[in-house]
Amino acid sequence: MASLLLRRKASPLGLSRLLHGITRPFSLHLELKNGDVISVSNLTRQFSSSSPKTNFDFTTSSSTSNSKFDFLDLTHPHTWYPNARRKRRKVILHMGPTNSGKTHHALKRLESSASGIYCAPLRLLAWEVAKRLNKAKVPCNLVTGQEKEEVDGAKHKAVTVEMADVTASYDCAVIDEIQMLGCRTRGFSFTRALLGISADELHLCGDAAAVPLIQEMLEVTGDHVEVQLYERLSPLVPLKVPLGSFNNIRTGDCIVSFSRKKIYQFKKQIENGRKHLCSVVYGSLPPETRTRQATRFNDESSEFDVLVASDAVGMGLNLNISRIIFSTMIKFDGVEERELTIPEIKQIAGRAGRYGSKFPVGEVTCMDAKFLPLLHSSLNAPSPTLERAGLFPNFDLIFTYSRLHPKNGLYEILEHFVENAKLSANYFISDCEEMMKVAAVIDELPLGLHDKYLFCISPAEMDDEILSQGLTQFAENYAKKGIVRLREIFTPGTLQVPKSQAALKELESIHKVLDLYVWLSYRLEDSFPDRKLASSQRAICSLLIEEFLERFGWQKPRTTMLNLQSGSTSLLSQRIRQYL
Ligand SMILES: Nc1ncnc2c1ncn2[C@@H]1O[C@H](COP(=O)(O)OP(=O)(O)OP(=O)(O)O)[C@@H](O)[C@H]1O
Ligand SMILES: [Mg+2]
Repeated sequence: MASLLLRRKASPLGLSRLLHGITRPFSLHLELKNGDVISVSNLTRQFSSSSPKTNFDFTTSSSTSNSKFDFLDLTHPHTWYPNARRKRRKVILHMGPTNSGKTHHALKRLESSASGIYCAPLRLLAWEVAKRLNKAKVPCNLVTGQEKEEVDGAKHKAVTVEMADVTASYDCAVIDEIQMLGCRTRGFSFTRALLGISADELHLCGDAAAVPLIQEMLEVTGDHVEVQLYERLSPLVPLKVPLGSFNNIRTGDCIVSFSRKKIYQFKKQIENGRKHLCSVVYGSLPPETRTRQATRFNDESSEFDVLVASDAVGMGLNLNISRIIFSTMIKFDGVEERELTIPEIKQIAGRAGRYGSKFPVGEVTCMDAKFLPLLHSSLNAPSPTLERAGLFPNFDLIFTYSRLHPKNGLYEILEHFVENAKLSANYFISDCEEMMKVAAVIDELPLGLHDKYLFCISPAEMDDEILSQGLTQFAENYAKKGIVRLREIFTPGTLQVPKSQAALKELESIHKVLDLYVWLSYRLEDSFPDRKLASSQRAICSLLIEEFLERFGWQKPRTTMLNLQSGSTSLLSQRIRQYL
């Protein structure tokens, strides 16, 4: 590996995109088993690199101070958010299929409000909405885990749902793709936003399958709930015949595959026919690369008129797709090979024929006839009702619990919560397996609980060996010296256009390591001082990845070692110079 100087192999671990609001100083309002509320107030934490120093001031609102707290009792999550509970919120559910104008209507309301927040499931959507509001002359900040762009006079912000602020108060708030409440790993962030955002009006956009659950969750909050149902704005036609062969591909088609290898194989096969060029979109591509690939596909004057994509295409990008073609209906979901679910099929298929695009009617089919029955039956079936929403204890609960069990590491604390938390019927405890994989590594280091927790909720995919090593080294250097210089593990100027699929994958991982550095720099500013360098190198990574994508196909990829000092005049070098 050219540019990451990694010292040792870390254990194979997985993805974590979990985030809770962390407030300091903070107060807790804990409900005792007997129903009394205990206020634990004026708690302050002074964070140092080694251990959090904490002052407690426990005060009880009744004479029951001898009662034993049950920190594992998560049956009243709505009480965790006193700001939101001070309001009787007007909650409007915009529910319907894809491409029915749900987000559009919610955003119209947001634009006309004096202050507001838009919560997106993905960075791409947060970017798009910030752009839309600013264009409409509504100054709007952008806040995601990895970027903060402030606009003068902004009273609005577009955020990724994990960054939703539950301490501020807004006139209007929007949570998009609210059915993600049911997501095994990220559902709890949607629950937190739903229960915790303090807004006069709260707009929820998503699949109607989430309506009964949301109504039940909000019964205890006293909010006023109303439901608006939407119909698709343009028709979606399931075809009776499969595509059969790539010879039948035409402009505006999007081939869906769930394997990265297949995506590149299909791109090559289609481009070898000499009629079409393909843009590609899949999850591990940098988000800015995904956006640029989508823009090129949408651009009528571009030669790239076909899209080859994974299910990353199902959400967050505005695409001019005429026809969706499922290359398969089987997907490996990290645990097993399984058929796509009804909501997944609908979400992906629904991307064809976007309202207002050049294709007023969407079509959908499969590569192989054997999948047509599943496609047709799924599109006709209602999505199964969502039964439960994700929930996870926030840092304050974990922290307070840890004071009672000082010998336990974060791994043991998390494990204990997962195994013993008490939940009401509408909730499930979020899958924190990936967080625990990080905790297993981080617990070995002399770090305070808050620092450990931060590493655990960082965007680390511990199954990605390079990223897992990057995270481990950042944490080790931070524990040892309290300051992490990027150059200790990364040599700027050594990045190059990948020669092979393997090199491309490696560059994608390096991009994620740099992204992780930027993420940490927003939370531990003094200890990760090289944000600017990390951001510019990250931008170079995505440009090099795009260069690979341009060359891949019927042109054989050439290799260019970027010599940025020698005054190379290539277009790529010129674009890269912008970041230096
Ligand atoms: N009333 C309208 N006037 C103009 N454009 C509209 C209107 N309603 C929707 N659109 C446009 O149609 C497209 C689809 O709308 P929108 O994104 O709101 O759908 P959605 O139901 O949120 O879809 P998804 O479930 O895929 O997120 C968008 O490009 C949007 O700007
Ligand atoms: Mg939408």
